[in-house]
Amino acid sequence: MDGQKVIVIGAGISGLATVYYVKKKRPQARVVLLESSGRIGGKIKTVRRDGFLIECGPEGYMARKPTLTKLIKDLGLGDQLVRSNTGTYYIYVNHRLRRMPEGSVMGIPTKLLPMVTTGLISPIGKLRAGLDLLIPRVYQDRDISLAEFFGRRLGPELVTNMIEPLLSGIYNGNLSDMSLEATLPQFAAIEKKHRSLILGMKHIQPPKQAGAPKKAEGRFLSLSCGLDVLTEKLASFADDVMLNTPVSHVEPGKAVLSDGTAIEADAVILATSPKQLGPLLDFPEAWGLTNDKRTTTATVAMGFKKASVESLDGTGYVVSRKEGLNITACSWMDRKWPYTAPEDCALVRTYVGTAENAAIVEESDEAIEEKALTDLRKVGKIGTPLFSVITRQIDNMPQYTVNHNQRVQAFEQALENRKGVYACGAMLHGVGLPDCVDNAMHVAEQVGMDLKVKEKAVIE
Ligand SMILES: Cc1cc2nc3c(=O)[nH]c(=O)nc-3n(C[C@H](O)[C@H](O)[C@H](O)COP(=O)(O)OP(=O)(O)OC[C@H]3O[C@@H](n4cnc5c(N)ncnc54)[C@H](O)[C@@H]3O)c2cc1C
Ligand SMILES: CC1=C(CCC(=O)O)c2cc3nc(cc4[nH]c(cc5[nH]c(cc1n2)c(C)c5CCC(=O)O)c(CCC(=O)O)c4C)C(CCC(=O)O)=C3C
Repeated sequence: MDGQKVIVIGAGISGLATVYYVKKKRPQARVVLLESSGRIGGKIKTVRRDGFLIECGPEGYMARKPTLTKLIKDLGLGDQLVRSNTGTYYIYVNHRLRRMPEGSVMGIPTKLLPMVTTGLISPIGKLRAGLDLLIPRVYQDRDISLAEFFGRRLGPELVTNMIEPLLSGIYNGNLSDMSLEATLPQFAAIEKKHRSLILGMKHIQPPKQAGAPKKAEGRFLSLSCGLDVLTEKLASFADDVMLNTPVSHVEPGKAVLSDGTAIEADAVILATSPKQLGPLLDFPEAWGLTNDKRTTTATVAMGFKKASVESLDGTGYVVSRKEGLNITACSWMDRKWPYTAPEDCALVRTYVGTAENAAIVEESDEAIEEKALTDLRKVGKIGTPLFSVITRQIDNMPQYTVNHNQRVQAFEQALENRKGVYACGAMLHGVGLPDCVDNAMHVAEQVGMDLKVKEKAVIE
């Protein structure tokens, strides 16, 4: 009998996917999942209430990244997969909502014509963006911030009005801190090849699928049964799930719990939140990742009677920082995902908390709701909510600052010297759910191979 044992620390999508893939590779191994909180899912959290289905963390994932879709199908949940309703969204800038120009990828315009006609930036801003055709390469194989890269290529107005509002939301930080190489390497590559972004842009336009419908299609996929069905299903592959079990230290061959108990294992996989790597592993390269910046944010989901909410064609809007609002963005969830609200109701999800404005997240639910509503009403008509569900991520959102990839590489090299200890998670190779699953699969494969070698060594 195979007595091998694997410990996975952290029951977010990264840890859960690792459990699944390790079990798939080594069905005989005993996999134990340790989670500090009282629930499975990490940032994925689904609340069902009064006929609403409320995603409190991620609401879905990018359809063009295939691994998670394959995982969902393998788990038998393929019939629950749904595509978001429409691709358009808006930017709130200069006190009004304007449609994001068609053909933008990650908030960055990739088509010239919609850019020339957009009201989002002034004629001078457009001329400045056109200088991109002339100026030499900015990226010189040395990581720089997104603000420097896009600012120098396309000018400050385009950055403030178009690029920053979406990217600072997706990657939880300031463009002046954020790493070009870790967040948008494809744009560095375009510049390297074509020098001008505008000239190179046609190469990054989303590929047109043959026979694809003309109608705007959403870029996201989700599960109509709620994302927690995925996390619960993944957790069921563990031989043992221990909730309310914080790990305080990891060494080759064991995990030490906060009460001092040591659990021995052939492999220990860390899939925790970003701030835990340093304390758990306690070597300089792990602290290097832990000491990087993190943000504090919250989602505020509110149910309404449909008649009391005005929403345009599209999925929601992001807010330019210069508007000085507390909310950073807003999603019309029932527009995007019709199953999330009863027929006569609307589900609106707004976001608060930035690198500069973390304090709001620490306020009471009532205060956050009031401030959020005040801002929402500056943008559009909105009535009195039936309820609100506020979910905080305190100091828990990883930021990829300049030289992130170098820190990750140093960390992973150092980890190789700690036999039987592995790490994966959103703080390493991408924050999107499919990125987390890719990383988990990769680590599980390594674990599977190492366990096989170890088993052979024992037999011989
Ligand atoms: C509001 C919001 C919206 C988002 N939107 C999207 C989106 O639309 N699309 C997308 O792809 N991604 C989105 N994301 C990002 C995505 O949700 C996360 O990057 C991803 O869920 C992170 O998963 P993880 O498993 O790496 O970490 P986490 O989910 O943070 O899980 C880590 C787990 O480790 C546990 N843990 C920590 N310390 C210990 C310890 N010492 N011992 C034991 N357990 C420990 C934690 O309790 C937690 O359960 C969004 C995130 C948020 C918050
Ligand atoms: C944390 C977070 C917030 C909260 C914001 C905050 O706290 O301020 C948020 C809000 C929003 N995100 C929005 C739109 C988009 N988000 C995208 C993609 C992604 N978001 C992510 C995270 C977040 N998103 C992630 C991890 C990805 C995948 C990246 C990848 O896997 O690489 C993409 C695809 C990009 C492309 O390819 O063009 C779009 C178009 C809109 C607009 C209206 C709407 O649709 O609701 C809003 C309010």
